[in-house]
Amino acid sequence: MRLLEGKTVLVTGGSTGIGRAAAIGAAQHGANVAINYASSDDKAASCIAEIEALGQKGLAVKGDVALPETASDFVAQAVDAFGRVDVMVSNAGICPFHAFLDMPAETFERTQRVNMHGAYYMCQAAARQMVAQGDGGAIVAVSSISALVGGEYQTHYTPTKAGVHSLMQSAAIALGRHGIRCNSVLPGTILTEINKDDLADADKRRYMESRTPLGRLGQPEDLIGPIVFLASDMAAYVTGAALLVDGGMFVNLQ
Ligand SMILES: NC(=O)C1=CN([C@@H]2O[C@H](COP(=O)(O)OP(=O)(O)OC[C@H]3O[C@@H](n4cnc5c(N)ncnc54)[C@H](O)[C@@H]3O)[C@@H](O)[C@H]2O)C=CC1
Ligand SMILES: C[C@H](O)[C@@H]1OC(=O)[C@H](O)[C@@H]1O
Repeated sequence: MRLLEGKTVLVTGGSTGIGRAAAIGAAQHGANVAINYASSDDKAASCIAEIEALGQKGLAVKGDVALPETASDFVAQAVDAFGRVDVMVSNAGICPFHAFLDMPAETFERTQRVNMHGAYYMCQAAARQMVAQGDGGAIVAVSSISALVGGEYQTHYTPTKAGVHSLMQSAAIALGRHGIRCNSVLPGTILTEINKDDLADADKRRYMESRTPLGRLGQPEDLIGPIVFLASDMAAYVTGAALLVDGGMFVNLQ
């Protein structure tokens, strides 16, 4: 069953990792897909090629999500290309691991701006378009298990993920009257560029695997089902929800 047939789906940070999987997953489910991307034209082009090979339309728009104008530009270009916006997947994020006591102010501030401000501006720009269209929509934010638990080298990062989770809860209230649903996914440890260096430490990787009841770390494709479901009409009565996608890591205390 194709759950997003005929819809227009926007994905931030869509050229790699979870965002790329979400973009391609949306195309597999019948959507036309616009991706925002930060830097690599080649990776963005190869993602669009995969979307088009599935018979869907694709659009790549470069821009730094930390800037408010990137969000309005992304939405405007998607509307120019596809006529409307049905779904925003707010996914772009960074996690430059660093100790708390000597955290450089610029690392802290950049992490806030990309992860938190970026999500805010993107969700707001998409919501404005959906309200103008007048027939609802869906926003899915990629938060994290880190919204619920801490990380020694993530004191700048985990508050942004808690913030994104909270943003979806408040936006669900603000936008419910417009038929716009707002939910988040909370991935556990997923093997992507963001943690490649961290998990190059074999002991750390084994430890994270051992914390996961399903016995393996996640792949970006593990997020396709949860994101597509929340974006789709199957989730028509789901808003303000947060869905852990972590192989059971969060509940595994002892
Ligand atoms: N990999 C993991 O274990 C987990 C990841 N997440 C979240 O998933 C999201 C995606 O990350 P991953 O796919 O894991 O890693 P990734 O590094 O492959 O993806 C992040 C994407 O965001 C883009 N990006 C970064 N800064 C940007 C900016 N200023 N403007 C536009 N795009 C920007 C990157 O270019 C990249 O495509 C992030 O928000 C991350 O916090 C959440 C929980 C776990
Ligand atoms: C980047 C980390 O490996 C990853 O990011 C998250 O949000 C997860 O909690 C992991 O710590």
